[in-house]
Amino acid sequence: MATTRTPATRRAAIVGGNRIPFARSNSAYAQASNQDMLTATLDGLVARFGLQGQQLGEVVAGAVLKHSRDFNLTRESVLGSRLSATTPAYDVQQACGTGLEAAILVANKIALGQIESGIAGGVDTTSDAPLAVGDDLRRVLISLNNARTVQDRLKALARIRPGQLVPEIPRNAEPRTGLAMGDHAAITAQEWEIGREEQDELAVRSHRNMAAAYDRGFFDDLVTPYLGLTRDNNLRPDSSMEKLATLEPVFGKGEGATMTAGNSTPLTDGASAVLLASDEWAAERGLPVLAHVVDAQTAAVDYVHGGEGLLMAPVYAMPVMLARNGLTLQDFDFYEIHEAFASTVLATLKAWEDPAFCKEKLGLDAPLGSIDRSKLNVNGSSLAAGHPFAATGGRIVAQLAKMLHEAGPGKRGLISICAAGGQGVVAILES
Ligand SMILES: CC(=O)SCCNC(=O)CCNC(=O)[C@H](O)C(C)(C)COP(=O)(O)OP(=O)(O)OC[C@H]1O[C@@H](n2cnc3c(N)ncnc32)[C@H](O)[C@@H]1OP(=O)(O)O
Repeated sequence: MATTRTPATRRAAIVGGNRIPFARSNSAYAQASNQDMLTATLDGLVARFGLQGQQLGEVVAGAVLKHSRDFNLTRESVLGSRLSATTPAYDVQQACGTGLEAAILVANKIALGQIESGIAGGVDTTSDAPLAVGDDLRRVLISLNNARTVQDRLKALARIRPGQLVPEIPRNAEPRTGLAMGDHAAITAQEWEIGREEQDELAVRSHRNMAAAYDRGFFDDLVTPYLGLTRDNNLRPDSSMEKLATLEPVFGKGEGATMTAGNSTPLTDGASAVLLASDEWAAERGLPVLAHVVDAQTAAVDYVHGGEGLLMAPVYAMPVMLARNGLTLQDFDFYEIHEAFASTVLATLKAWEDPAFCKEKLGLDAPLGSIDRSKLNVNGSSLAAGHPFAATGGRIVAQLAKMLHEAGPGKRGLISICAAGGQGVVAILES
């Protein structure tokens, strides 16, 4: 009898990334669909790495907000792109962790030898958000569609009530609590006593770092112009503490409310994609290897019953991944912590520094400790770029891989992304 294969593992290589400039909701991409943006982003990657007509192992991407017509948005985007139509493709969705989760999935398949190459990505638009009708009207419309006789049609139409005609607009809120993610983050900010000034400082730094990175050409091979944009239109190089101090709180309640439009991510449209491969596949095509995917970990918290803050799951994922790799939180050259809200980044860092929290909640003998803040989000993050939910992971993976490559061999970077639903994804990349 033939023996089955026990796969050896290898590290997946990150060849490079591409994204379109991110656009604030209802601005430059108001008329673009998720499929338009993801297809353009894939084609940018095709152009950058000479993938015209090529069949890749898989393309894995997703969107948090999807129209029902986009039941396999990724496959449709591949069919619309210049990749070979024989490239398998499918959607994944892990809220704001989608792009990173897609990269982990592709990387793991490469690591196991199941595929040699693949693209991971994500896209989202809040400008073209799917509107739904309520359950009652939907049932009427389905029976109307199925009606065979004029009588049946009239019967179905007679069941329609004016109140049913109001569409259901997707809310940026947690279904189980009804609270906006910003309001959840505000509760955590108050629990961890995160001040307004430190949040604003983080926001100003993000804008300045990203603007400087654009100016020195860092994004030239990461961002492809699209629909008239060459840079993220949320980016404010002139961001200042003085201006941010004038903004009124938009999340949280009362005197302690500190979260404003300036230290929160805006609703954003955009797409990103990352090309991953085995070292051999890249070498055969003369393509670069910027970094490798080392490991990843997810976690979830019970924010529904008050067990933990909605966006604090990465705090729990981190020690598990560090322990598995024999690393400490300080063993990294770069930290990419998704800036959903400035307060979330600061609460995350504070939790890792807190001896009581690390002992009681994470079961650690000693706290994970502080990081060198000069290594945090050095080329800007979501507060500056904006945050098209599912596209943020791909932005971060491509950005970090390039930073590691520029820094030279043997450098290590950490990614931490909080996600709706009380989930989080963390990952390690190495050059
Ligand atoms: C896991 C996760 O990632 S969770 C995160 C998921 N994402 C979210 O929840 C999105 C959260 N964001 C939002 O809901 C919205 O963007 C809000 C509520 C924060 C703000 O919405 P809006 O009020 O429409 O913001 P808007 O863009 O108009 O900004 C308000 C003001 O702040 C100003 N502003 C915003 N950012 C800055 C800045 N960096 N510097 C200076 N001014 C700024 C704007 O210019 C505007 O001023 P104006 O009224 O004088 O024009």
